[in-house]
Amino acid sequence: MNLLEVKGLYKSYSGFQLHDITFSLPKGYIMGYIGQNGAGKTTTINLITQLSNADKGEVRIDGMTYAQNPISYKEMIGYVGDEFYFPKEFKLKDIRLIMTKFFSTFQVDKFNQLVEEWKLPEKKKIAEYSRGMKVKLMFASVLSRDTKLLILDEATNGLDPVVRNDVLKILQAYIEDGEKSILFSTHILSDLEQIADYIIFINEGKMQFKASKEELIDQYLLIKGAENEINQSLRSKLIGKINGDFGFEAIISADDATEFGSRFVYEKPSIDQIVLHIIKNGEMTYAGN
Ligand SMILES: Nc1ncnc2c1ncn2[C@@H]1O[C@H](COP(=O)(O)OP(=O)(O)OP(=O)(O)O)[C@@H](O)[C@H]1O
Repeated sequence: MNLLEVKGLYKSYSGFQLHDITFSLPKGYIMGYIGQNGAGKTTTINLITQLSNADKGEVRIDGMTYAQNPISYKEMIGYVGDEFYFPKEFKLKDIRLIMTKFFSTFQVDKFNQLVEEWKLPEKKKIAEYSRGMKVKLMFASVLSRDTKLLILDEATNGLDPVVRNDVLKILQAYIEDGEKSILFSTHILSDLEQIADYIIFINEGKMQFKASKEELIDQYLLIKGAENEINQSLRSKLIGKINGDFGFEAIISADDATEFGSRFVYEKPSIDQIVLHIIKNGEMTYAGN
């Protein structure tokens, strides 16, 4: 059963078009939404959260469109971005008030429990919080509501490894009951390596690939070797070749490994390496297409 269904989304700005974004995210799973700066990630997220209207296309959360029931639709979404959205002069008591006023499902007990667990200071103004504290506060406020879809837009930016790890644990706990899902846009691909089930890669407003993380990693091999060992036929199979002092590095489709033979060194690539070489290739070759 899909929690999020995105069908044929289009949005045009001067000099940019988001083109036919279509995907679905099943309940209980985490999807990484990745792409270079300006690829259209935030634009897609804004269309899902209804911060802006699509030119064309449809979004359903748990089967419901925004038009069917705007309040229920918004209640289902928890959003954490890289910018803090509460006023900086607020203290925790003000956030309790505003959340209670705006969200019918806000549970103050749950909020207090998270705030205590994460040692967020009661008396300090938000302006005096560290970046990690602010991120945890945003998570505390969304996790205290009865949401079904958590949308993260660069939410783990600028966090130290310990806090980032805490946040990743929070995300894993969020989907544990198999009823909720997470759409996670980030440039920190090692985070996705750790927790994402599916990856979507967009470039210049168009989807380049969608695949499960395992599919993606199984599909490719990282290959290293000496330049003079590659003939014309092998060269055409290298994706995003990078030359270094000690030879070249690229990725290849795992199916091509036997043709390359034992003169080369092979490694299992990380998501980061796959994306880097695909981008380097320019033509966005994806073995799954
Ligand atoms: N409100 C807007 N008005 C005009 N152009 C916009 C607007 N919002 C986004 N754009 C343009 O849409 C394109 C995609 O922007 P978007 O913020 O979706 O990229 P992104 O993938 O989230 O990038 P980043 O990784 O840098 O955050 C950019 O060219 C941007 O200038």
